[in-house]
Amino acid sequence: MQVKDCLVSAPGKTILHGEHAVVHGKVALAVSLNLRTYLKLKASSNDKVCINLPNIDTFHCWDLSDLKQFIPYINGTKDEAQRLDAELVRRLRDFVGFTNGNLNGNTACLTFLYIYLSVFASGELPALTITVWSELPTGAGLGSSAAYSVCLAAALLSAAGTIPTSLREWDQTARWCQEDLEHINSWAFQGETIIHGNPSGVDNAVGTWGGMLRFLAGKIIPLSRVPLLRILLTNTKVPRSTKALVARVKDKINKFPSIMNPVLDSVDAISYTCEKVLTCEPITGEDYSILEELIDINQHHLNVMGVGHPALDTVCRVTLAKGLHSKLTGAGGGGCGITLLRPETDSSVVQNTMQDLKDCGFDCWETNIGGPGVQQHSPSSVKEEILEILEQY
Ligand SMILES: Nc1ncnc2c1ncn2[C@@H]1O[C@H](COP(=O)(O)OP(=O)(O)O)[C@@H](O)[C@H]1O
Ligand SMILES: C[C@@](O)(CCOP(=O)(O)O)CC(=O)O
Ligand SMILES: [Mg+2]
Repeated sequence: MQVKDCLVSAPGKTILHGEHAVVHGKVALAVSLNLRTYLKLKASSNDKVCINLPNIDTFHCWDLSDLKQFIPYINGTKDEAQRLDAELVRRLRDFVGFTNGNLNGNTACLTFLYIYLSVFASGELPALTITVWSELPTGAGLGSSAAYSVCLAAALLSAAGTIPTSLREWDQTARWCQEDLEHINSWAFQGETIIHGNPSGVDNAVGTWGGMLRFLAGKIIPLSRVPLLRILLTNTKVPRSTKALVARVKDKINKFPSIMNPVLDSVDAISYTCEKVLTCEPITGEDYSILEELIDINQHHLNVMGVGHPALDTVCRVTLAKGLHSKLTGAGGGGCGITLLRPETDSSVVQNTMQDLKDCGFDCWETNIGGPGVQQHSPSSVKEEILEILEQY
């Protein structure tokens, strides 16, 4: 079976409020970034399935004949993503071999193989090569796992013919219809389940639809009438794993339910209050003071949940010295923080703050938020340096 080549991308995200609480049924407000993950899928004629993941230094090829052994273990119709098939995951985990210390790479391979086998299970397995390159730091709270899963789902469903490859010759980019996006999102959620253990689904929803959205128990509400926020992103470069942090919070809730549940309720109220402020135009200086206070309160709550880190405390302290308010974003435990800038914040204040953060050894940049969700690309619509990386393999 020969598949059609394709090129897709999906954005990363930042969570304004509600990380962790969203896993336990509370509201989260999240917005897509202008940093994207790109995936190129190419048909091959060598009876091999290959994956190139240069961001995490992971490169693998499998023989089609070895992969065919899993087909009998794939249950039911795979047109629709159902609950994660734990037995298939277990078998694939043994096959990938989690003993060589490359946990990130192994998890990424497992996620790819699971979606690949599932979407092609009812037909013939095709030989193909997938290459992924991301502008996002991996494992830093900006939803790189979701952008990866969304790209995998979009490209593999396209290659399987489950969703159309509707890019016409003269198009630069194209998006899918709502129904196809829902399909992509549900497979991306399976990918996130392999990577995160127990994801809320907010990250893959942003990767799929883009823009700003409110997420509550699987329900996605786009927030289109919100002002463009100026946000500084700081990567402390402290490595951490979302899976471990989500599990840590769950343990704490189980251990101290009467102490932790009010904290989650308070985070929920913060998200509601933030949404109310953001959707009441125009936003005044007083509103910005409220937004700043909400950031401070939530950061304390996240510390109470046990997902803070001294490096994140440093981000908060350094920015507050310039009158700016910060919180961690994503799973915490290291990774990235966000700092809210007011529309009138002087560029010299921004530059000085960024320099202070860089002097601490952090990466720091002012970001553009609200990038489009998952897209198909013609090669000419992808930045040359990214295309060059993808074409190397
Ligand atoms: N560009 C990429 N290439 C390969 N795998 C990736 C890429 N981006 C993310 N991943 C997968 O996602 C994992 C990181 O996910 P996670 O801990 O949730 O952090 P993040 O906050 O970036 O989503 C990596 O270990 C890897 O398995
Ligand atoms: C902590 C959490 O709320 C967000 C995790 O985001 P990230 O993987 O750190 O980018 C988990 C989730 O919602 O699935
Ligand atoms: Mg993640």
